Amino acid sequence: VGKRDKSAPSTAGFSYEKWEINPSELTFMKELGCGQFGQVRLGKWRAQHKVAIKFVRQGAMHEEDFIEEAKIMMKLSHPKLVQLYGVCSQQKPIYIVTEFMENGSLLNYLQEGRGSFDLGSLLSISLDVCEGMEYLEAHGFIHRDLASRNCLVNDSRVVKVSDFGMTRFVLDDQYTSSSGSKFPVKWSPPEVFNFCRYSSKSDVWSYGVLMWEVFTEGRMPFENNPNHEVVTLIMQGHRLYRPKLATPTLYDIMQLCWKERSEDRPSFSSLWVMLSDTLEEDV
Ligand SMILES: CS(=O)(=O)c1ccc(C(=O)Nc2cccc(-c3cn4ccnc4c(Nc4ccc(C(=O)N5CCOCC5)cc4)n3)c2)cc1
Repeated sequence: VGKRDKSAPSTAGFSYEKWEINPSELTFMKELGCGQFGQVRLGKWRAQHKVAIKFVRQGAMHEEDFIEEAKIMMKLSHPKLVQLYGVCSQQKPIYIVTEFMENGSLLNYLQEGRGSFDLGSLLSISLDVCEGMEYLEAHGFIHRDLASRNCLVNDSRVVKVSDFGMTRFVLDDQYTSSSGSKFPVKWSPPEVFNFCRYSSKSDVWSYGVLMWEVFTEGRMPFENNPNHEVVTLIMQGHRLYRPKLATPTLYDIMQLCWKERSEDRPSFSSLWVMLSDTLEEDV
C-alpha cells in the first residue's frame, strides 16, 4: 500500500486492498438519517477518527459496479468534496465510509438558519460548492444529482459536495427513470429530463438551481408545480424567479446556468470567476 495521508483511515491491514476498510476497526454511534441507500450513522475509525458510515440496504445498489467505481472515487480529493475513505465490502450489508460533516445537509442548514444569513455567507456557500464542482469538471467527473440536499456542512461551516456520481448505482427506478416520482426534474436541464444526456454542463444547470436554493434559504424550486408541469414550464422558456436576497448580478449568473443549449452555459471555472467578481461589487 502506498504512502497514505495519516488523517484518513488507511487499511494498513495486510489483508485489505487500499479501498477496503477493516470493519472491526469501526465503532458505530448515533444515526444521522436515512438516504437513498439506507441508514447513515456517525462512527469512529480506530477509536478516534469520526466518520460517516452508510449501510447499503440489500437491493438498493449495484454493489459490484460501485466497488469498481470506488477505486476511482477514492482518488478524487479536494477540500470542497466530501472525502470517500473506503468501503467494507467483504460482508453484507456493505459499508461506505466517508469524512464526517457535523452540520448535516446544506438544505437543512439553510432552512434551520433562515433569516440569519447575510449576502457574504450565502455567496461563500455558493463559492464552496462551485470550487468542488470545478474540481470534478476538471477531472471529467459528472455529479448527476447536484442539489443542496446532496451537499453537507462541517463544524467550520464549510460546505462540501457529496454523493457525486452515486446515482449510477441506484437500483430504485422511481429515482433513476426521468418519469419516476423521485427523479430530480426541478434540478435537471431539458437534455437530461428528455434524453438523459448528462455532462458537466448539465451539472451547471443544477448548480444554478442550487444557487436559487441558497439565496431563498432552502425553498423548494417551483414549489406549487408537480414535476410534469415543470417540464412544460421549462420547455416553454419559464425559469425560477429572482430570490429577494440575490442581487441582479447574481440572478444574471443563475440565468446563464439555465441557458437552454448546454454549450451556451458557463463552465464551473468561469462561474467561479464571475461569482468571485461579485464579492467586490456586493460589499
Ligand atoms: C445522490 S444519491 O445517490 O441518490 C444519494 C444521496 C444521499 C444519500 C445519503 O446517504 N444521504 C444521507 C442521509 C442522511 C445523512 C447523511 C449524512 C452523510 N454524511 C457524510 C458525512 N457526514 C454526513 C452526515 N452528517 C450529518 C447528518 C445529520 C446531522 C444531524 O443530525 N443534524 C441535526 C442537528 O443539526 C445538525 C444536523 C449531523 C450530521 N449525514 C446522508 C445516498 C445516496
